[in-house]
Amino acid sequence: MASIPSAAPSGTQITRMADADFPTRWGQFRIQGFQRPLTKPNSQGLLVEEAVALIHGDIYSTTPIIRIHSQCLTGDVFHSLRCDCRLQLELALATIVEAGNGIVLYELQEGRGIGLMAKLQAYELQDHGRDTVEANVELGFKPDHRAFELPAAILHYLDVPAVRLMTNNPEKVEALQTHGIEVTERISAEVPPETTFERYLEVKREKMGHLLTAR
Ligand SMILES: Nc1nc2c(ncn2[C@@H]2O[C@H](COP(=O)(O)OP(=O)(O)OP(=O)(O)O)[C@@H](O)[C@H]2O)c(=O)[nH]1
Ligand SMILES: [Zn+2]
Repeated sequence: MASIPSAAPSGTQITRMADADFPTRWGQFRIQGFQRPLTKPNSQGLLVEEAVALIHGDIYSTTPIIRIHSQCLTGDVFHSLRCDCRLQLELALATIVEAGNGIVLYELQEGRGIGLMAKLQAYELQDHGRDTVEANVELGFKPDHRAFELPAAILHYLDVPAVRLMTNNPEKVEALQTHGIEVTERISAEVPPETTFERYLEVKREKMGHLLTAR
């Protein structure tokens, strides 16, 4: 299929690579693939960044619910209970379908942008007592490598200037606003905690400023 180049208002050149029907257990979506070139290699040495948009309902009828979900192979595919990712993804899909419209922007930023192999090495360090932040730093990474430019550019491309953002991470709200997307409301993405990821949530709350209930 021919790609449709588009310059987002932020100046980020992105390309919509595909647009197809996408039935899911939660309901009917469209799946769209997006790419943007990078001027220098990212933390994984790649010169292109990709993301997928799962679009449900008429996103122009009201301010849509948006979830920016970062790739977590271990959680999203294998249902890992080291983190809350999979449960958050399911919550987002269910909430969007219940609301009638919305978008899950799934960005391929495995391990908060450090990549899969480094994330597994971070797991190993965590097994030896480090928390998620300490493990990233010990491996030579920042605690979080994401900047959320591509999700913002996709929203511009789709002509969605304002969103209700489903997240516990204030940096996502700030990043969208910095890139010209208005966040009219933050919707909690908190899921019932499992003992296996209590510490993971505690570190997000205490070290990364996520808006999570203290236990
Ligand atoms: N580096 C690292 N990344 C992890 C680990 N566990 C999960 N992740 C990644 O964390 C990312 C999700 O980030 P979170 O901090 O859980 O949540 P968030 O997306 O910032 O915030 P919410 O919108 O509230 O979910 C995904 O890319 C996961 O792959 C880990 O142990 N180490
Ligand atoms: Zn995860």
